[in-house]
Amino acid sequence: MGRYDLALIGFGGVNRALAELISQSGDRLAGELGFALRVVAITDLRAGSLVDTDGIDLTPLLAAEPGELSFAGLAGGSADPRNEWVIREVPADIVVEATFTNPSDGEPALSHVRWALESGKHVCTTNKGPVALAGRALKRLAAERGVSFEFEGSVLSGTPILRTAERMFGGLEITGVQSIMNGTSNYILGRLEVGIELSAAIAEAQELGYAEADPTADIEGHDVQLKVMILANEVLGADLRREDVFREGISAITPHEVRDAASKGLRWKLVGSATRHEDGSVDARVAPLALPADHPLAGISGPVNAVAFHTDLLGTVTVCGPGAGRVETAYALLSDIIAIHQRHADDETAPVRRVLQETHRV
Ligand SMILES: NC(=O)c1ccc[n+]([C@@H]2O[C@H](COP(=O)([O-])OP(=O)(O)OC[C@H]3O[C@@H](n4cnc5c(N)ncnc54)[C@H](O)[C@@H]3O)[C@@H](O)[C@H]2O)c1
Ligand SMILES: N[C@@H](CCO)C(=O)O
Repeated sequence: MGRYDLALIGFGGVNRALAELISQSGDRLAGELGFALRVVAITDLRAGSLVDTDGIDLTPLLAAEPGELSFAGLAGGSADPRNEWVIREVPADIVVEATFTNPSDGEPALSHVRWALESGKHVCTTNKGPVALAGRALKRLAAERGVSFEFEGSVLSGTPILRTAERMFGGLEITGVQSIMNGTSNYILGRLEVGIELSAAIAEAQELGYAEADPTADIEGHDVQLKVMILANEVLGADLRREDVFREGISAITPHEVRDAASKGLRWKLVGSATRHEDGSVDARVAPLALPADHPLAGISGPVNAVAFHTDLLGTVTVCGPGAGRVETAYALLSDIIAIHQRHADDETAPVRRVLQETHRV
């Protein structure tokens, strides 16, 4: 059986959940998917770096409390993350980038992705920064190097919204999108509706693993701004920059306003939208809206997200599903790895073929 060797960059909620999935369900997945997964390197700002090209034993790492994990002192371990060295030099097939999203310039994740692609490694990431701010250039670089750059989890977590649009909407003209794309703010608005204070609702979203490292990004709409850019660029053929997308978050909405709206049958939602005009230009914005009960997005609650696609032949098609969560987002990474396998399994140099050939020689 073939195998992909992974380098995990960032070992927080999402990449730990992927490691758990591999550790607990790797055999079942290998039987189903036809390839095995092995982690050969991990780097993290707090834990350091760990490399074992024969495969890292994940069990003791996953047993440790996340805040207490340190790779220093382990064989192949160091207190220093050594990101560039690990990404460029360790012989991994796929680099899995899940450090924090930086909405300003995408760093350091943008460099991580670039280093990996330059080194001829496939990349999958849940990090919105590199995709929104440099997606075109990174896709070009990936194509030049003959590798894949996959980022399904950057929008709607594990819900396959980008692949659904890319693969299932052939022949349709998509004229615009309206969406709820931030699980944290949607969860918080629901909690305000039932009388929970804003600070307590934010703490709950953090505990549940939905919030960004700095939850301001969720509350003030930066996160949705990046996601609208990704969706508009991928689905509407736009080339938006951050300054092109108007942004307003939910911080000015009071609990009283939320409850008052609910008593009138309205629900406040943080809505990201993009519209393509006849001349091909695309407008995009993020702003809170009080939606009437019959709006397709009004009933979307908690960390669930949804995108309503406006199309010429089908009218509005709404796709909804988890928009945040560690396990849900780890699934997005698995779906990216499957996509890489489907695209490259027949390449002469693909890991799966290589391992099969090596096994055959042995
Ligand atoms: N959690 C979700 O629901 C979710 C959903 C979709 C997308 N995402 C995105 O996925 C990424 C990871 O999310 P998470 O919930 O795991 O975040 P997290 O904050 O739990 O983990 C991020 C990890 O990256 C590490 N890190 C930060 N800077 C680093 C650096 N320079 N080098 C190495 N490691 C570094 C941190 O120490 C931390 O352990 C983020 O970009 C987030 O926006 C998260
Ligand atoms: N913080 C983000 C994670 C998913 O990108 C959210 O709440 O939607």
